[in-house]
Amino acid sequence: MNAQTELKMKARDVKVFYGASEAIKGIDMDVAKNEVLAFIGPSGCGKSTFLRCLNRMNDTIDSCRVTGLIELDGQNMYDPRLDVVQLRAQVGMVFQKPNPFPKSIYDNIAYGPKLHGLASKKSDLDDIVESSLRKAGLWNEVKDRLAQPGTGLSGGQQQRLCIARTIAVSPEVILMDEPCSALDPIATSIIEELIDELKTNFTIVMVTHNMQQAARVSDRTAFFHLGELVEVGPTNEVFTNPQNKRTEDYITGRYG
Ligand SMILES: Nc1ncnc2c1ncn2[C@@H]1O[C@H](COP(=O)(O)OP(=O)(O)OP(=O)(O)O)[C@@H](O)[C@H]1O
Repeated sequence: MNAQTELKMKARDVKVFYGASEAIKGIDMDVAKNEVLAFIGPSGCGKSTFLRCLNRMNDTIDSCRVTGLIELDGQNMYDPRLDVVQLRAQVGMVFQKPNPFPKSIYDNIAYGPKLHGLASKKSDLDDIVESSLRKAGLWNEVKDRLAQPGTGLSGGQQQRLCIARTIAVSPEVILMDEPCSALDPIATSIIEELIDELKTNFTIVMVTHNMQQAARVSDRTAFFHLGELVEVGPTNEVFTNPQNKRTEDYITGRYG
């Protein structure tokens, strides 16, 4: 991060344990406002575990314990007084496999704003549904069938519906855990273009197995290995001039 960028999230000495096993070994990381930050690294290195720390999703795993500091806009995200539901609206998450609710397209989007009391009138809710679907690049494809089930859409459309659902509660940060891994190349490129547009309004942190994808969509890339953050920097530098031998070995395909 350079001096001009505004800090959105800050992690210091974050460790994650599953029972006695230490999956994340003391990570420090800054996330800048309106950047796309990609996490790469071999399977099992802790990318998803660390991503889940950023909206306290690990709270839902019984054996999991998180220590260290994580702040969002200077506020400790692990403050026990914090409303976790509210927090997960501020830091939304899109998963690997599209997981629309078994509801209509409209209700998939309207559910969150209703829960959080973001719309008092039906017309306000209609506006949120339309603007969220527009931001997710799905409006034109679904505007005439909002009452139909979300599960009836194609995989790529379902993933954009899930992104629209996340956007609908006005998050500041969107976490994406391999958002394209279940999609074909065309749907993937649509989501990649969308990520590029979304960073105007949101900060995006994504896990990807696909190094080309990290290179295409992210501003900065973080390379994880064995629970450590080995290196983080501007994506073009990490890929063309990695500072660490382990990063170089990974991106040149020597392991992973
Ligand atoms: N719910 C869990 N219970 C116990 N151990 C877990 C759990 N989830 C992850 N782990 C362990 O934590 C370590 C990090 O896993 P994690 O899924 O975060 O890695 P990853 O880099 O995202 O992997 P992948 O790329 O394969 O998704 C691994 O050793 C994994 O086995």
